Amino acid sequence: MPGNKYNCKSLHTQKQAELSEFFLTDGENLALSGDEDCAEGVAAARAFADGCEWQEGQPSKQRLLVVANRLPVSAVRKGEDSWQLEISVGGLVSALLGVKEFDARWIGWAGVNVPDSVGQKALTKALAEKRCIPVFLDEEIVHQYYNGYCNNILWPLFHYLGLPQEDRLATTRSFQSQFDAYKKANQMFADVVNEHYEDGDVVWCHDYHLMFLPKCLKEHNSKMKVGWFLHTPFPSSEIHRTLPSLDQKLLRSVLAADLVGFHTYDYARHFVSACTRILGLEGTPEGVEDQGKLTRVAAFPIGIDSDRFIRALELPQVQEHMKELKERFAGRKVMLGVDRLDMIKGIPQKILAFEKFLEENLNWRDKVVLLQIAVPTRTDVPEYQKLTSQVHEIVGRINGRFGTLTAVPIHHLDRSLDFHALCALYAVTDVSSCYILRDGMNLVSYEFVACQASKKGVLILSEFAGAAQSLGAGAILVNPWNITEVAASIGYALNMPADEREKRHHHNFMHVTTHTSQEWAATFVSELNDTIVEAQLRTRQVPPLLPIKGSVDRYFQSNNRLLILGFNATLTEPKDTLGRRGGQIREMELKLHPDLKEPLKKLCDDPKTTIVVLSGSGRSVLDNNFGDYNMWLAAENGMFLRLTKGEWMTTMPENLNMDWVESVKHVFEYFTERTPRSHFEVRETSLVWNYKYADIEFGRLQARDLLQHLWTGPISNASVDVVQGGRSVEVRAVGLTKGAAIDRILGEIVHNKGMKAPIDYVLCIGHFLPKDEDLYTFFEPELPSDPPVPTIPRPTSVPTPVNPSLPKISTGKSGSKGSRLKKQRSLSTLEKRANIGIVNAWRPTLMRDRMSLHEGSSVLDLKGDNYFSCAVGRKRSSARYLLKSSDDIVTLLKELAEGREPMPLDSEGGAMPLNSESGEQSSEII
Ligand SMILES: O=P(O)(O)OC[C@H]1O[C@H](O[C@H]2O[C@H](CO)[C@@H](O)[C@H](O)[C@H]2O)[C@H](O)[C@@H](O)[C@@H]1O
Ligand SMILES: O=c1ccn([C@@H]2O[C@H](COP(=O)(O)OP(=O)(O)O)[C@@H](O)[C@H]2O)c(=O)[nH]1
Repeated sequence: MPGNKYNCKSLHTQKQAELSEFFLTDGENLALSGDEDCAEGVAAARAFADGCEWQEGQPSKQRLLVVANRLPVSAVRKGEDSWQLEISVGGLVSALLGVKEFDARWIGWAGVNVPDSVGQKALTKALAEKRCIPVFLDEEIVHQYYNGYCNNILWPLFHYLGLPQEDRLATTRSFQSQFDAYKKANQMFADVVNEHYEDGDVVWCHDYHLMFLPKCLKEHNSKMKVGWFLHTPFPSSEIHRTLPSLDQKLLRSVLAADLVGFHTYDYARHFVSACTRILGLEGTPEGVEDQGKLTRVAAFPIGIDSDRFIRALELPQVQEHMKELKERFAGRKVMLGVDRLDMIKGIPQKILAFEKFLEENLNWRDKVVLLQIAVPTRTDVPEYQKLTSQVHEIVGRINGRFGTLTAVPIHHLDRSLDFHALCALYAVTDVSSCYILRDGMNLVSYEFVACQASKKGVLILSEFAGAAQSLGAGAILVNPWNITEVAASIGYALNMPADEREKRHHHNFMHVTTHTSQEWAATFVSELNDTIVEAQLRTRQVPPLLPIKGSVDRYFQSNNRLLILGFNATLTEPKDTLGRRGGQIREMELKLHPDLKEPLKKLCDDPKTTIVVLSGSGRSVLDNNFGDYNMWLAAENGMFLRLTKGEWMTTMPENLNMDWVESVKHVFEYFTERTPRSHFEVRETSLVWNYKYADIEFGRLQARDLLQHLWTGPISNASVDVVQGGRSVEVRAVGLTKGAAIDRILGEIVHNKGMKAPIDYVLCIGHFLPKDEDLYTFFEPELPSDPPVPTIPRPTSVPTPVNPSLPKISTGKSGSKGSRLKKQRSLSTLEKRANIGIVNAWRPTLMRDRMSLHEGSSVLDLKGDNYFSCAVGRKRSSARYLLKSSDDIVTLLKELAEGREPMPLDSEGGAMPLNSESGEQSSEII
């Protein structure tokens, strides 16, 4: 059976005894044997199972479903329906055995293939008594998912060892087939979780084996509280992106979790950075945001159950063992390595460094011994098999070279030790050698420290182990690749004076005994609970999704509709479809979404519909994309207006002060030169520095710096607004917002069309900068007491330098037409309620004091509900509704263009209320 060979064959009677206690009394199913005198080890090993006893009479413990690839026990079949359970070994199991605060169940693979239902039933029953629930994976899945995708692809990649060459995987083991098996296995885990999940449970998924699990779980039940913790390093995004084209899916799946945890801040930072750089999402100090959904990301450094080790040292059998070891190695200093026989543990490098030390220090040759416990692991993976032979060869060579008839310098064991033997070994060690190439944390270094209260030995620790962040000050940190440096460190450690050893040990001991595995688990789960509460609060502030059906129905019930559409990220293709090489030049030009061409054409030709594309883009961009349609184009945030049949005219206030342009341009030039793939646009009324194609993190830093330059220099006294976008900085003349412009645009449209009937439907969609969201609120009725909406400031005395030749929109006698439009729109309390989504039929009396068209009727008659403002791809907005992406706009405009029959009116002649199924009141995060 392929699977873990970590400990099964090498368990001692002591471990068996722990298990017989741990797994209580099922004589039928369990075939265990062991000593009676191992109370200490037993107490520790039963920690996980203890949950059920604690439950009696204590109903308040939260249920915790721990989901990990491996159960804390591996099963060995003893008969058709009889199983022996052996405790699994590894950092993850060790740490989670310390989790006692919860009513916990563990879901995972028992490390064995059980094809028959009799065997499955018996094993399920045996495991159930230990609060373990099996996921049955067949041999082929284990081969492709565990040996293949997990241990041959993700494991080396996450530890910076690179990907294997795909042709070495053979045809049946391509990346794709292994990835498919990985997904399938994750779904199998999800199915078992779903089956056992109860409302309120916390589901804690562990490690790189289960990166798909959060998504599978949330798809099944979005209310499930899901946390995911990675026990390995998370590599730099540059490494992560080499995962062939599948990486985005993995990252996205993990992001479905509510809380994502790592051992160190560096790993968390790498993860956020991968999400920002590869997925283009927004990284914040809290985590990663994707359209309003925040996935909390944080560091939760794991610990050990230190008391368990400290107590074990007092046990007579451990003392006895220590005595034997001391006698055995009397007169020699003991160096110790305890590792799974894994490439990441750097065992060959460790042994070579020891060889170099012996080479250079003749006097130490018979005075020091290296004990290396190399626990066999993942023995079905060829790379691990190769490593075993390589290590044997080096050990043999060095022992041959430096050994004598009575002693060898290296004692190498291909097996695991039981807990008490391990504690004794840790306690008699002088120098612990943890020069791992990469390790998520490395609990062995913690365990060594816990057992060194009297000896105060030295820890040599790789700077690439997560533990270096916590034990770095007390340990001697080394680069394991630098064999010369490691050899020198061995000498330094062996010769270290007692007072220095004491100081260093004290520092580490304090850390290990205060940052325990119990505390780690409790912190993670409590953070997960808090995250859910915060997410619920945040959700309430997010506008609901646009009720498509309702908005379409009302469109067809209306006779004079106005559609105001943004361009960038509204009518263009969604950026996700550009893939992660989104920085390429060909994508720099904004292009109308191809699927929108037809519906847009139909809508433009509908005499009852007026369409305005209102964009920050310049005139030529709008000309190129919309020149063939019959619509209004409003370029540069509405500063220029054109009916596509006519000429451009400007809505700009006269004598606009643009003195600041040249000096702002200099600053933009400076930063463009120094920020690869950034660029800037000089528009007629604004300047935009854009870094959306630049390295996102560098771009953000540069933007911050650029703003400082601007504020302290060119714009310190200028009448400008600085508008920060997601990846841009725009400087524009003060007050030139889309909301201010629409006032005048609308006036022009009404005038141009000679409109007789009021506009009775407005759909306004855009991915606007916060400053331009005043467009959404423009159409919201105001309370009489509300302050007036800011309008363009009076033109200054300096004449505007731009396009003096363009025709001006006439502003009429008593101010602009727009100002007059605004004036008549006062709001009753009832209308205000309509703004927050309360269905509101038409009330003619409330429209009485609105501005008149030529014959005295109102320009806007939206009946309270016939106004749909939608922010695209935003999480928070002053729009009434949200849309996820321009794909949704395709759906919406297609429906509008189809031209179906209007929905019937209600008995009073008003529009029917919006459908509740439409999501109008729902606060679902998109
Ligand atoms: O289950 P296996 O394939 O036999 O491997 C054993 C475990 O190895 C890895 O352990 C990691 O977790 C430790 C605790 O957080 C950490 O200290 C260590 O640095 C990691 O390598 C693996 O992540 C586990 O899933 C395996 O069970
Ligand atoms: O003979 C052995 C060797 C190791 N371990 C345990 O295996 C774990 C190894 O965890 P670590 O974080 O150092 O590395 P991992 O193996 O998880 O990568 C530690 O808790 C050790 O006590 C064990 O029980 N018996």
